[in-house]
Amino acid sequence: MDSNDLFFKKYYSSSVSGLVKLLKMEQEFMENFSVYANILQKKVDNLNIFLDALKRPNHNTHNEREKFVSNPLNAFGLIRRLNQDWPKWQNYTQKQQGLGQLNAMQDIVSAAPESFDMNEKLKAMHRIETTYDLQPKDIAKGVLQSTEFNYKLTWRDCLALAHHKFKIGEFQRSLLWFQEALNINPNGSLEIINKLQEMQLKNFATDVAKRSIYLSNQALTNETNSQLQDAKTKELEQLISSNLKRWIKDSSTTPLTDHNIGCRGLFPRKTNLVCRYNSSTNAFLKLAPLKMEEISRDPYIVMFHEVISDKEIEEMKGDIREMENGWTGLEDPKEIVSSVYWIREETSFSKRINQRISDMTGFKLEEFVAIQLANFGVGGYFKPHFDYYTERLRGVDANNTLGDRIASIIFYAGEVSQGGQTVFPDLKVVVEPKRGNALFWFNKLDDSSPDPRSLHSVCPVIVGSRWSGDYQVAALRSPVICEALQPTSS
Ligand SMILES: O=C(O)CCC(=O)C(=O)O
Ligand SMILES: [Fe+2]
Repeated sequence: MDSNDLFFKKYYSSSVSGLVKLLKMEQEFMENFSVYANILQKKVDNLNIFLDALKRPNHNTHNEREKFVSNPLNAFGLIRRLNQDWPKWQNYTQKQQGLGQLNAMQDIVSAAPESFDMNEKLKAMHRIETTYDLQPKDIAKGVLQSTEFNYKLTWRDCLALAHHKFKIGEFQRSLLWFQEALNINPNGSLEIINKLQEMQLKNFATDVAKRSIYLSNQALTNETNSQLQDAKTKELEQLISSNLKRWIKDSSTTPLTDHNIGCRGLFPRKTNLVCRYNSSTNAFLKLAPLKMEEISRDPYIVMFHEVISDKEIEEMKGDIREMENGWTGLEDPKEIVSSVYWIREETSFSKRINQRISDMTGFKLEEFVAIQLANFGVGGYFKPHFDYYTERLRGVDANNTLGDRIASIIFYAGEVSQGGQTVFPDLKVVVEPKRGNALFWFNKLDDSSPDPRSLHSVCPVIVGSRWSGDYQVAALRSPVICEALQPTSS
């Protein structure tokens, strides 16, 4: 993929707002489709009326025919029908109908998601499945973690997922998805088997065997290789099942990184933290004290509860015009995981939020700093990264627009019921992205050197539309902030 494409092309899969556009498109398509089907149905109805009108007793022999046309009424009727009715019906059959709908449908299809979007969504589904260790059989019937939804996957959905797993070498999961497709539609097995054949059973078996051999630290000998090449279908099936059994036993398919452990909610609980109302920073807070929750003392991470109202969130979103692609990872291939919009000019909203941050942290903002609004797609996430301006970042962000952030503030502005937590893998800390709250943390130590413990990531969103206002706290350079925010004994 050309990197220009990645930056400028509009994709639907990366944000819930993009997906909403697709849902509207699908509805519009269906409306045209159904009008078109009705038009065609009407035509078929009319053709049947004509056919009914033509119905008359059969005249099988020459004598019967001769007798029939010897009657003046029949003779007249025959000539009139052939001369007047036939051309009319002929004309009718050839008349193109529903052209308006066909053209509209063509326009909609030309704006439909391309294979990039399709592939990103497959990756997103895979990310959700592996990060949270969900089972294909549960996903297929609408059980995500312990929540059961009314939505189910179709067997074609399962087949697409099975094919994707196969392509990325996740053979065990591929097989489980094939099984799901068959469970849902045992009658469609022919198409499913065709798919397997299209992927070539032999290749599938070879890859499974190679993978098992690789995992058991044995080299793939020429002998094994030639056995595989010569195997018959039955032997291949046996090979697949015996290797899969061994493979499932020998290996855990998902690497258990600290990010994944955090996303699964498996970090040990922290108990020594307090919540308090900060009403000391300034006069404003004496009137409207803030509920602060200390997430970590060292390094200091704090959650401000209920600092942005629903009305302000709507106001913030109201400023949005065209969104850009948001991506994660600095190394190629970069992944588009969200749609973003930068509030760069000062608006009445941004002024108010600046003031709020100043009230929360006790700081005067020296200058206005851009806010990045992000809307994640389902499965959208952020790889573990630092927010400070590293050497690595310099390469992709020469103008330092990503900021040399002494601290970061994330305003949570979406409804996320599952997934989408902010994780600090090294600190074993995980934070729920609760709408209205803001998370604050330092990226640098007091001597302004980078604090590697500020490494953070975002778990794949399972259910919800994750909106965040990501504040570039470059202006908070003054070290006084550390005093203002350091924990005090309570
Ligand atoms: O949205 C979040 O929780 C974190 C986002 C983030 O890490 C970033 O934008 O740098
Ligand atoms: Fe970040």
